[in-house]
Amino acid sequence: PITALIVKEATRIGAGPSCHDPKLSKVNLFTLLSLWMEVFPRDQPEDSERSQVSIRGTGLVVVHQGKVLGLHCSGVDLHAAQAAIIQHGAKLAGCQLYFSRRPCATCLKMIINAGVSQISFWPGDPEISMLSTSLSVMEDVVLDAVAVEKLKSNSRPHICVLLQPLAPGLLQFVEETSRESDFMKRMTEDDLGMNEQDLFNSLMKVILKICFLVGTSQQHKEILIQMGLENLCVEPYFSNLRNNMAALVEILAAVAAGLPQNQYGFYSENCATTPPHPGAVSQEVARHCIIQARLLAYRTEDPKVGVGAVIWARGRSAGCRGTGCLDLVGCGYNAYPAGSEYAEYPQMDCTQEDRQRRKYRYIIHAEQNALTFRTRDVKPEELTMMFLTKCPCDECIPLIRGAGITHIYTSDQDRDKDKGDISYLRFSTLEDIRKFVVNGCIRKHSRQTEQEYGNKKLCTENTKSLPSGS
Ligand SMILES: O=c1ccn([C@H]2C[C@H](O)[C@@H](COP(=O)(O)OP(=O)(O)OP(=O)(O)O)O2)c(=O)[nH]1
Repeated sequence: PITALIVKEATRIGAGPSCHDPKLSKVNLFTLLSLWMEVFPRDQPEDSERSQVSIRGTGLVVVHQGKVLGLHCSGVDLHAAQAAIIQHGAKLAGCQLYFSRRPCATCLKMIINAGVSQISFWPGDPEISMLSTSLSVMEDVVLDAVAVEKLKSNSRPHICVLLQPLAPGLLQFVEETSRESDFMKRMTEDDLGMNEQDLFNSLMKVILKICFLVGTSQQHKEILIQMGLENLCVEPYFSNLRNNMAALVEILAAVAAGLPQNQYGFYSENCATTPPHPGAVSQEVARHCIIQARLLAYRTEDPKVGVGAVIWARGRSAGCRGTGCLDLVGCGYNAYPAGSEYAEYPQMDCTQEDRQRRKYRYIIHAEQNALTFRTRDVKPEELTMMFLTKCPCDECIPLIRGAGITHIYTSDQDRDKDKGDISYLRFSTLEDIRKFVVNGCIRKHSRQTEQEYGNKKLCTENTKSLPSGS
């Protein structure tokens, strides 16, 4: 299953029965989402040539009252923070911003001015890179660093590094559940000679190479000192910081390794009443968004199954943003009603005897939270795509249709099952929403065209060839 975060496993590795840890803290979830946004698949390379200074692509998560309001990344011309300013304007007042790099002075002055309440950044190489060895850019790097320090010391928002140690057992739990993802299962089923663990480890290594971490301790300390964070260079803080950073990057690598790129993909299902329709996004973008949903699922309050949902809309203009035509509509995970105490509600599942104490009438589904706390409306003229870690249930299908979602990307997990308290029968008969389901190996069947594969069609459209707004 794509995200059966089976917390029975978690119980085995240490969490007590009334507590469903290990789970991701909100701070770490937002930080991980910001790192993942930094590597959002872009149509065009960033335009860093106009400036001598080496500007690094940056990811940004905008949070308002604990809910994600925006997911952004730098693109041609616009830095991530600028994209957020353009999109949210004065709605940024009171928001918390999570950056994958310390933002440059040009961005910082605008977001401070917008009245955000807090800015947290990943304490690696900043947006204006300090890892460059070129003397010609050093002057600009130093000028930017000085300006950032001045803005920081005079600013009202709290500018800080927010990282939390992982819950005990979380990394092991994430690795176990990621290794069991639909994508991994299909790969090992198709290729029996393949050693799942070796494959998973090698995929993780590829992702770990993305330079979220500063190579050596010495280099890292130099960067921290230049960023005015010399207090973090003192032991034991420095070692703790590096360990926390490395552990978070490993979580991200494990989640992403569960969905190997370009190997297994989403197939579009035939639909009797609607004409063939191209995929709304490329396989690469679909995979990226499902990984976002999987990260969200690790914050579930369900003692057994975590589900994550992310909704993106494809609007008219790309606007030089890293996300191209895509705008976040909302995201969520399954949890008990906002503001309630976890222990207030029943937590039993279908396999347990006492029906009175089952969770189903109390828990809010990932799709329900994503729609309730959406940051913008679903517009009829746009394609609106929901990325889900698990097949949507019959309680959610009318909500998804009613909201005007046009595409669902998901897995076959629990599909066509009726478990009594919860059923998954309506998804298969759903005809007015395009369905893309994890299935089959792209390499084996087709990589370039939308080609028939049984009753499934592979979504292979390349983002580069997408006409905007069609
Ligand atoms: O579209 C859906 C369907 C379910 N859920 C959540 C609600 C609930 O928290 C959990 C139920 O999962 P499942 O159907 O797997 O039931 P279970 O009884 O927990 O597990 P099992 O698979 O053993 O029956 O998933 C969603 O968020 N969205």
